[in-house]
Amino acid sequence: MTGATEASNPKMEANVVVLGTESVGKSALTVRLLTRRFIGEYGDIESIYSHSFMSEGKEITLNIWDSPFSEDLSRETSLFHKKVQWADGFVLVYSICDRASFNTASRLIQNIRSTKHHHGAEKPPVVIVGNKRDLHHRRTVLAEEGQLLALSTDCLFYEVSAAENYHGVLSAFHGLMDRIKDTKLTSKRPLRFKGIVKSMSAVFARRRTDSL
Ligand SMILES: Nc1nc2c(ncn2[C@@H]2O[C@H](COP(=O)(O)OP(=O)(O)OP(=O)(O)O)[C@@H](O)[C@H]2O)c(=O)[nH]1
Repeated sequence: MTGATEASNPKMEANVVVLGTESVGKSALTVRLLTRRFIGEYGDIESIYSHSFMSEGKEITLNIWDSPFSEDLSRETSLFHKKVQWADGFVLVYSICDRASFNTASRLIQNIRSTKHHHGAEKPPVVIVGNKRDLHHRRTVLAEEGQLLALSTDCLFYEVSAAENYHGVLSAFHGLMDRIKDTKLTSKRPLRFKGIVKSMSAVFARRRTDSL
């Protein structure tokens, strides 16, 4: 995107995929961002949501794809592969009380990095989010381990509680958006949100809860 194009177009959209193993709080984080609320139970929802906010006089829209975890990370036909092609950035969630979810987050970063993108971006921005910070008495992953993983993989890192703190969640998503903005300014990737959401809905039979 050139400076002239950017000046004449005060709106910007980006696609974000939320990833992580079962029950780490992917839906809780997404719903917190969208509604500011924590509702406790979320079900297995596969959906793309949209969240708009103003940043430096620009309207930014995040299209957020939240889905249950799938082990199928390899084949080109897999849902994981489709997500990587669709995404401008990732929110990679683990639970600070679940060591296995942290190990999987680390593996997911390697998989994201090693999947070739159609649009040529070498390193899509990733924010690593250690969730359930309110359960610190059950912690099995130190904050320093999350920080170290982020440093070694050039990711952002936040520890948050979807249950107790809206602002931490907001910072994590907005921090990712800032990184995506930087990437898009140097990328030739066209923005094509509406068409993609339509086709994704058709392919994956999008479901939404009425309560959102
Ligand atoms: N204490 C606490 N519980 C949380 C937090 N975030 C989510 N939970 C709980 O963790 C459970 C799983 O949350 P979900 O948001 O459904 O997790 P998910 O990663 O979307 O799960 P799947 O869709 O099954 O992959 C629910 O019982 C939530 O209430 C948090 O920050 N603190």
